[in-house]
Amino acid sequence: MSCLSLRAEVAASSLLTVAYRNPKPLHPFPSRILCTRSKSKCCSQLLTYSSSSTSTSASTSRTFPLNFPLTTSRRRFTVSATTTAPPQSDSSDVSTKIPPDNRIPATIITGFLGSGKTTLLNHILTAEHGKRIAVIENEFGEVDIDGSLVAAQTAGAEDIMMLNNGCLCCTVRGDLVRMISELVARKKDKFDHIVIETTGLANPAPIIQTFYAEDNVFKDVKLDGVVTLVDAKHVHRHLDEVKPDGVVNEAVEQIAYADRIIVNKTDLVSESEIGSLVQRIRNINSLAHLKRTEFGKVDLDYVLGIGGFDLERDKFDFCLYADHHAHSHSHDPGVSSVSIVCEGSLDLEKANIWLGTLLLERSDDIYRMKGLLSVQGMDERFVFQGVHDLFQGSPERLWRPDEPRVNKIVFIGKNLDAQELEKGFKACLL
Ligand SMILES: Nc1nc2c(ncn2[C@@H]2O[C@H](COP(=O)(O)OP(=O)(O)OP(=O)(O)O)[C@@H](O)[C@H]2O)c(=O)[nH]1
Repeated sequence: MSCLSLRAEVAASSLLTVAYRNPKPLHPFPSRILCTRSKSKCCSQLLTYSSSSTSTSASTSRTFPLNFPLTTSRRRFTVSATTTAPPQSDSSDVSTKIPPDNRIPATIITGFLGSGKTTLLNHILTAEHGKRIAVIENEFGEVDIDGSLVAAQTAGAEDIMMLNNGCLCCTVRGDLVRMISELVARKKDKFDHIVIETTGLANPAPIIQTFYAEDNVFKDVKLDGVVTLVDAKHVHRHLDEVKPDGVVNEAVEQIAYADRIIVNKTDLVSESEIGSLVQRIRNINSLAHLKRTEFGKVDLDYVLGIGGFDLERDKFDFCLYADHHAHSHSHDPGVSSVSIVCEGSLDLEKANIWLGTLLLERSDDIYRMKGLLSVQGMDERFVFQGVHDLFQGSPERLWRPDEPRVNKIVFIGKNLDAQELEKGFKACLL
């Protein structure tokens, strides 16, 4: 078996490392809330390990935060291959190293107020898909209007739970954790998928991080993807809204964190308006798939079972919807995508230092990243993805003999300097 070991050598200035299949569950560091990371320079949090837990059905690589003193640490992106690689075959059909993840998938449906989240949810719940879905609805206020709308229309939901006393991304995050834990404890065998509808004003980041930071959630539930509804008629005014310093523009954030974007209400705008909106969305997020719809009518496999956070082979989804040069030209409150595509192989040590330093200095601003790398001396493609300072990486399938070794990375975040990122990355090439 080929394997990579990922170790966080905290004391010894090593940081970013990648593990694969540790025979024991690893819990050397306490899991912590990640999104509220202090800006203080005394400590930072990071990274990831992989484990094959014997105590749960989950057998998966885990993104994991670490604490380490900044003053004595540098981060390193270390991949050490103890390889007794599988017999090389010229076919690409080499077994994936990442074990299947059998945890219950959860989908976050987000989008600004009135964009069509409940309409999509009803579409999901009333469609024929054979899945048993548990729904968690988050609404402001005491009256669960959306909840009754959904409940009235559907026989498809196993369970609809309401979170009415605040917004998931802030005050009721603890409730979300409790709710998911309860759902799993009481009804694990009664549903196959959890769908969470956020309020229209939610920032998805803390909700995403809940799935990694909370052990009670992480062990049974995995984040499948973030689906963002965009109101084709009204979204520009929300995207344009200038917020006070330090306050996020939720409409922009919801697009930035999406794995799937649904440009909804296309019946209310012209073709050219849709075209320019799509361009604007692409500038914010060049990673997400995008579809145009009326009344949220999409195929269900577009929104469920998408593996947006998976590194597993056949699920790792890495399409670029931007041209292949580093650029960043979004006008939306400093949030944009930068894509880097270039041939060659990376010096691991340099890449490690570059990426580690970048995350150390800029992880607050780097919302999402995904990459597929060609590393010198490694026969497999190395894939990774991250959300702020959470980072998860693993070797994937073998490079095919006739396949150009092309590196691809996309960053989505705030105030990204495309030229600087490209320069830094290219300096790691041999
Ligand atoms: N014309 C038009 N109306 C739509 C479309 N999709 C949804 N609507 C309507 O838009 C309104 C808002 O839709 P919802 O699904 O409730 O939107 P939401 O995002 O859940 O709204 P909040 O929960 O308030 O954030 C409803 O009256 C829907 O019927 C569409 O594609 N075209």
